[in-house]
Amino acid sequence: MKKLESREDIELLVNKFYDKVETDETIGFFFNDVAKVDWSHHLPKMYSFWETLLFGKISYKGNPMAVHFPINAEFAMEKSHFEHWLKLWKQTIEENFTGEMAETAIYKATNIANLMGYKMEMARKIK
Ligand code: HEM
Repeated sequence: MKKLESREDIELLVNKFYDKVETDETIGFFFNDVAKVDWSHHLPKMYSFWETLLFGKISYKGNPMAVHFPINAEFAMEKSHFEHWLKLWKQTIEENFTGEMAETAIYKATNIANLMGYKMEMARKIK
């Protein structure tokens, strides 16, 4: 199995992940129906996000937390949704890559997903 080591690898990973997400019964609707995502914009953003996070190449400038609050306000993003997001992310990585960077991608996603889940829950409480 291949190591996760280039921008091309990230593009493959992100494409395969969102292929799963788009048709997923548990979280697909957030993208298709709530946010009505334009995939041709979303995917390149996600390539850059992961390139920045994993390889330290600052190609993503944005606020990943902020974009999720309006989605959460429209339809509650629950802990179970984040767990499912993570399950798909881990699956996609394990189906395609191996090695330290692949593990780092799982580790960083886990931290962010947990934090994001917590922030979304808090945002609903103070409404
Ligand atoms: C249930 C879990 C999640 C759902 C349903 C979700 C949904 C979405 C949606 C619909 C967008 C597009 C917003 C728009 O352009 O209108 C988005 C953007 C984004 N998401 Fe998530 N997300 C989830 C978890 C995560 C996690 C765990 C991460 C990080 C590891 C993440 C990182 C991002 C980033 C970086 C963007 C782009 C932000 C920008 O526009 O700069 N998301 N997400």
